Amino acid sequence: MIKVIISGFSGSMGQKAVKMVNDANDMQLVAGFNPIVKDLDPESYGLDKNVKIFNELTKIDVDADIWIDFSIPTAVFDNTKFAIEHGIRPVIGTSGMSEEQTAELKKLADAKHLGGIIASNFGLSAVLMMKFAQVAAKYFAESEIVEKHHEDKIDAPSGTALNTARLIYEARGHDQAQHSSQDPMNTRGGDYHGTKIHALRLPGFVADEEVIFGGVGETLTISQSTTDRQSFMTGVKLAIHEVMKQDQLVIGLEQII
Ligand SMILES: NC(=O)C1=CN([C@@H]2O[C@H](COP(=O)(O)OP(=O)(O)OC[C@H]3O[C@@H](n4cnc5c(N)ncnc54)[C@H](OP(=O)(O)O)[C@@H]3O)[C@@H](O)[C@H]2O)C=CC1
Ligand SMILES: O=C(O)C1=N[C@H](C(=O)O)C[C@H](O)C1
Repeated sequence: MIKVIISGFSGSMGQKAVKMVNDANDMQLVAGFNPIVKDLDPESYGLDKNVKIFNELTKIDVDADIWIDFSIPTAVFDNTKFAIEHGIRPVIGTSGMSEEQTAELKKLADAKHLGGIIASNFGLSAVLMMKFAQVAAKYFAESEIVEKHHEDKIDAPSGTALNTARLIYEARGHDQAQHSSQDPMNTRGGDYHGTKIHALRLPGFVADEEVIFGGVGETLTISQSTTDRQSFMTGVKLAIHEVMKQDQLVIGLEQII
């Protein structure tokens, strides 16, 4: 049995993860972590009576193999560091970590030969979109990203948009050329090594992204649309099985599928 802790178990993604683990015949949910809500009714969150709930990292005393994290951008670094330091393999979906934080966690896990993953997106359509964008980046010198999310998303740009921009930059091996513009209202978006990122937050969306490549007389648009958060669970399950075999921290589901 793979023993699992879920950080952020009461949130939208945390609840999907609770169900996925409960339904898996080779996994056991041993604990949930949430420092905000105290005295919650475990049953109403799909937790079996044997599942322990912790409100403080330092109080966590259960034996576990996997730390699933769908919490908040300001907490994910400390949560992941805790998991690695305690030999619990991290499967991290929470967005908002800086490249420096990710690199520090990778160094820590790799030094302990501990498997784990930080994935900006566990959805197949998004992972394939990123792979296709990497290929297109070799042929098109210029691109921009438009990401669209629900109105409750805390961070911008999305982890997926940032990871897409990083993969494009790596594929090209240099910054994208800039065009000068007069833009007193800052309408040209954020910038990652020359790739502009535009973030929309509106009711009606779950998570969508378009990567638009422009060349002389033609454009190429690679787009994906997430309509149900359940779509992320196939990737989470696959990642759990994969990191049990790994001895390092993998950055991106696109590295293992
Ligand atoms: N990689 C991927 O494929 C995906 C990643 N995500 C990312 O996952 C994260 C969570 O998304 P979502 O479920 O929609 O958000 P929610 O706001 O629904 O859930 C976040 C949960 O984290 C809890 N929480 C708050 N502080 C902490 C903490 N310090 N440690 C642990 N838990 C905490 C919140 O508790 P409370 O409600 O009590 O405040 C809440 O239950 C986001 O960063 C999002 O971008 C989302 C979808 C897919
Ligand atoms: O907050 C979300 O909803 C999502 N967050 C992730 C991100 O920041 O890319 C993954 C997906 O886009 C959904």
